[in-house]
Amino acid sequence: MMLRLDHVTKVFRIGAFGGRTVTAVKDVSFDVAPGEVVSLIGESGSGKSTLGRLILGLSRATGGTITFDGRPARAGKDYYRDVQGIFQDPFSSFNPVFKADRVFAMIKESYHPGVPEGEWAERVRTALRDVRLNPDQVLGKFPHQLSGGQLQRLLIARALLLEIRLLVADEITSMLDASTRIDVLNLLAELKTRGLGVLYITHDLSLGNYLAERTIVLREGAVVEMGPTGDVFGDPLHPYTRELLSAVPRLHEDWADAEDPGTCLYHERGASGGLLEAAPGHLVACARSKTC
Ligand SMILES: Nc1ncnc2c1ncn2[C@@H]1O[C@H](COP(=O)(O)OP(=O)(O)OP(=O)(O)O)[C@@H](O)[C@H]1O
Repeated sequence: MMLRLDHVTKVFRIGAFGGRTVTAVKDVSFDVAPGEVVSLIGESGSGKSTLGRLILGLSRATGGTITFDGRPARAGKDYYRDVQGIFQDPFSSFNPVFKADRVFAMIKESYHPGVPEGEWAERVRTALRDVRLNPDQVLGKFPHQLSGGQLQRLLIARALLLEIRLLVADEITSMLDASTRIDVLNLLAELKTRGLGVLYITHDLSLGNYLAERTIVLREGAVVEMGPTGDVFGDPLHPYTRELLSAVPRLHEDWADAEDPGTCLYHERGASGGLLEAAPGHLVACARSKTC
C-alpha cells in the first residue's frame, strides 16, 4: 500500500472573524497503489485541489489521516523525496530568475549531493530525453523562454530525477494545447509502467478516462462514487455521476431535482463508511439525498 486517505475532512474558517466555515472535504477515504493512476473528478469547487494540497502536506486535515507507506503526510524533505505535486500553471512552479540548469542543480544539492557532477549531468540529460525534451534546447533557458508544455515536462523530468513514487497532478494539462496534452498523458502512462503512482486531478472527464485504472467522483467535498474507471464511466450508479457524464451540461440544476431514483441504495442495502459496494470495487454513496 502506498498513499492512504482515511476519513479525511477539511474545514476552512472564513469571514472576517473566522465565524463561518466551509467544509471543503468530507469524510474521504481511498488509496493509491504503486503504478496505479487514480483520477479524481468533480466540478469546480468540489474539493479536488484541497485534497491535493492535503496529500502534499501543504495544508493540515481537520479530521482523519493521510499516510504514505504508513508515514503521515507532512511537508518536508523526507516526504517530498517520495511525493511531489505538479499544478495547472507550470510558470508558478519555477523561480523566474533561475535557468533550467539551476533548477536541476538545486535537486542535486538537496537530494543527491554525493553524485559526481559528470554523472549528474548525464542523469539530467536522460530525464529530459525521457520526457521528450531536447536537453540542448531547454537547459540554459529561463522559464519565460519555454512553453507551458515544455515547463510541464520539465517538472515531470524533475520528479523523475527525484525518483519520486507518487505524483499529484492537479489539472496539469488544462493549459496545454490538444496535441501537447496527449503527449503529457502518454508520458504519465509510461511513468506508470515504471511504478509511479499518480493522483490525476481533473474536471475534464475524457482525460481521466484516458489514463486511470480507477476513478473517484467528488461532489461538494464528498465521494459520491468510485471504482474501476470502465465501471464508473460504463455503468455510472449515482445520479450525480450520470449528470457529470451526460453530454448535456445541466450541472447548474440541483441534481436531486434532475433525477430522483426513488430508492436509496445506502439505506436499503446498507453500506460501510457511507459508501455501498454495488459491484466488486465499485462504491456508490446514497443516491437519494445528500443528507440521507
Ligand atoms: N484557503 C481556503 N479558505 C477558504 N475556503 C477555501 C480555501 N480553499 C478552498 N476553499 C473552498 O473549498 C471548496 C473546495 O475548493 P477546491 O479549490 O478544493 O475545489 P476544486 O474542486 O479544486 O475546484 P477547481 O476545479 O475550481 O480548482 C470551495 O468551496 C472553496 O471555496
